[in-house]
Amino acid sequence: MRPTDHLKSLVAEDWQAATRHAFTDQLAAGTLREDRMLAYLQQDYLFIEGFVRLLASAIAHAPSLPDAIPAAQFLGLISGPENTYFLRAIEALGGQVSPPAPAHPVTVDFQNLMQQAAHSGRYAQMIAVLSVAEWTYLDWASPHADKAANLPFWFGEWITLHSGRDFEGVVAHLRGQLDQVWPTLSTEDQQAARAAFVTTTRLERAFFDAALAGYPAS
Ligand SMILES: Cc1ncc(CO)c(N)n1
Repeated sequence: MRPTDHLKSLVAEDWQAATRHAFTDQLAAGTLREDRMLAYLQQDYLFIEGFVRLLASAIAHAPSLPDAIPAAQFLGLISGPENTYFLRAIEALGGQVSPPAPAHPVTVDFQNLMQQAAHSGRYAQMIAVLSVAEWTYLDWASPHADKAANLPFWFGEWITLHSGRDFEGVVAHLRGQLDQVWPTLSTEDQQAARAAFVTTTRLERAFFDAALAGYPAS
C-alpha cells in the first residue's frame, strides 16, 4: 500500500467528514448564505498567507529541481489566479481584504501548524500538511465540478480551482513526494509526518465546521 493511502486510512473518519461536508454541499448547490461564504473566504485568505510560506519552504527543501518544479508552478497559481479570485470574491460579497479579518481560533491553529511545519526543516512534515490540504480539497470539489459553470463565480470558481486535470496533477505530485521520501525517513521523522497528516485532516474538518456555523464567538 502507498504510504499516503495508509496515512489516509488512519484518519478515515475525519477525512470523510471534511470532504463530504454540509458547508461544501451547500456551496455546490448554490444555497450557502453569502455572509457565510464571505466569512469563510476571509478566514481562508488568512490561511493562504501561511500556506504560501509553507509551500515556499517545501520548494526550498525539495531534494532536487524536478521535485521542486511542480510545487513552484503551483505557487504561481496560488499567487496569481487564486489570489485574484480571493480579491474579486471578497469584494463581490461586500467584504474587504484589508484590514484583514481577525483570525478565528481554528484559523490560528492552522496558522500555527503551518508555521511549525515550515520552520521544522523536515521536508516530509511540510509535504504532509500540504498534501492533506490539497487532497481533501480535490476530494470535496471533484464530484461538483460539473455544477461550477452554473453557479455565481464566488462558488463556481472555488470548485474549479480545486478540481480538474491540473489540480489532480498537483495532488499527485504532493502525494508522490511523501510516498517517495517515506521509506527513507527515520522513525522520528515518520512520526512527525504522521502527526502532521492527522492534525491537518482534523483541522480541515474543524475549519468547515466553524465556517458552516458562521464562526460563533465561543
Ligand atoms: C483550509 C484550507 N485548506 C485547504 C485549502 C486548499 O488550498 C484551502 N484553500 N483552505
